[in-house]
Amino acid sequence: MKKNVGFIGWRGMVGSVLIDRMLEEKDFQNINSVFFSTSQFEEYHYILNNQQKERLRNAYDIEQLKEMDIIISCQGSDYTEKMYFKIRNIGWQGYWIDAASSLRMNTDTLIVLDPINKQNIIQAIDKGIKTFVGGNCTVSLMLLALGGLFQNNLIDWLNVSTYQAASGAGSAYMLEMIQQMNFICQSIQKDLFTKTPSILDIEKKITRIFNEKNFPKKNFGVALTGSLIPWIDAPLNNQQTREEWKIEAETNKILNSKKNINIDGICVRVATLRCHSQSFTIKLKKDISIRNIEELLLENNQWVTIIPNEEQLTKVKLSPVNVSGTLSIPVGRLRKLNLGKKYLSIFSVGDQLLWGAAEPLRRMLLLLI
Ligand SMILES: NC(=O)C1=CN([C@@H]2O[C@H](COP(=O)(O)OP(=O)(O)OC[C@H]3O[C@@H](n4cnc5c(N)ncnc54)[C@H](OP(=O)(O)O)[C@@H]3O)[C@@H](O)[C@H]2O)C=CC1
Ligand SMILES: N[C@@H](CC(=O)OP(=O)(O)O)C(=O)O
Repeated sequence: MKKNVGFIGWRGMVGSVLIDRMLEEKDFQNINSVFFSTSQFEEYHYILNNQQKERLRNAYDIEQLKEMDIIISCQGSDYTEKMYFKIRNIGWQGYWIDAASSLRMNTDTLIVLDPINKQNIIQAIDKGIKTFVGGNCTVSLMLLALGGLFQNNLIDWLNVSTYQAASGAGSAYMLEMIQQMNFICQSIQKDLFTKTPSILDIEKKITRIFNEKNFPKKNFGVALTGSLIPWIDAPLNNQQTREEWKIEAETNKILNSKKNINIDGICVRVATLRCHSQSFTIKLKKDISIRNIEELLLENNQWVTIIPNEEQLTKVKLSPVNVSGTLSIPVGRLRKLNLGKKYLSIFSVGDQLLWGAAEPLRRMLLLLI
């Protein structure tokens, strides 16, 4: 019998990407889908096709939620914290699949990224685990890119610098980044198209614009367009941000590491749309050749592609513009550092809404239906 699957957060960015992927793969044929909303319940919306509207249920109504065999939430941590324990406390035994971070480190929760930890997922299902959460986007993208090194136990330690897209902060932030672009362009339009534009005058004008009262920065608080923000998520007592802390904590949980792999880094927001990029400095446990490393990365999963360390290919292929909207994980700028033969540098890009958020949830659902 088909399972009843309840979707919460389906009209947000992550949720819409999930629905699109499920439509693309015809996954809805294999489930009874039910759509919930925190704000538009009892309204009718076209979701799966333009012929039939779906009636939206109330995402805060436990009676309706408990009819589901599986609930997928892309609504965010506030919703999860409000509803997850409520529904578990009434004895609901269904599967809860979530994109938000709040349940990730719980002992009765598995972080899912099946190309990397399918074995653990299957074991967890067999053991009766009922809560499965997608990993942090940079963590999932890093594990796919470097899976071959992690799974062959080749990493002694790893340092990462991220270049995270505005989408990771949410739709309001992404919109604000584009509004900032628009504000700048409108303010300097005349200067750009004079016969002899003075670039330094334009630069001074833009720098002034960043501090204008009307410059759109309600969400970010500062300019992202034309700038960057080396801070993501909340501060922790140890000087890391929470986003930086997640990298080591979630990676080791996903890999179920017997011995903790040391990972640290700095997470930076940049003015890109929906792809996170990452620069890795890796101390290997032994000296292996670049060719060997490339083979291991490619063998690990079908989404990794190796971009040769050449100027033109790197510019075209190893970029957010090229990866946006795809499941591809290009890995490039692979070279040994001058620090020594065990020191490796790698750069990678991935779509933050696909592999970084929606796709691991979709694939988890497939394992349950
Ligand atoms: N694993 C990861 O790396 C990532 C996880 N996430 C998680 O997913 C959560 C959701 O993120 P995201 O999808 O970016 O959030 P969005 O802001 O795009 O959407 C969240 C909810 O806001 C409501 N909403 C209100 N107005 C609108 C509107 N105009 N358009 C669409 N939705 C609207 C919808 O709920 P309703 O229909 O009920 O009103 C929607 O489900 C995050 O809070 C985070 O926890 C996000 C990114 C990456
Ligand atoms: N924090 C990530 C996106 C995200 O939602 O992560 P998490 O699911 O770990 O809260 C970013 O800003 O790019």
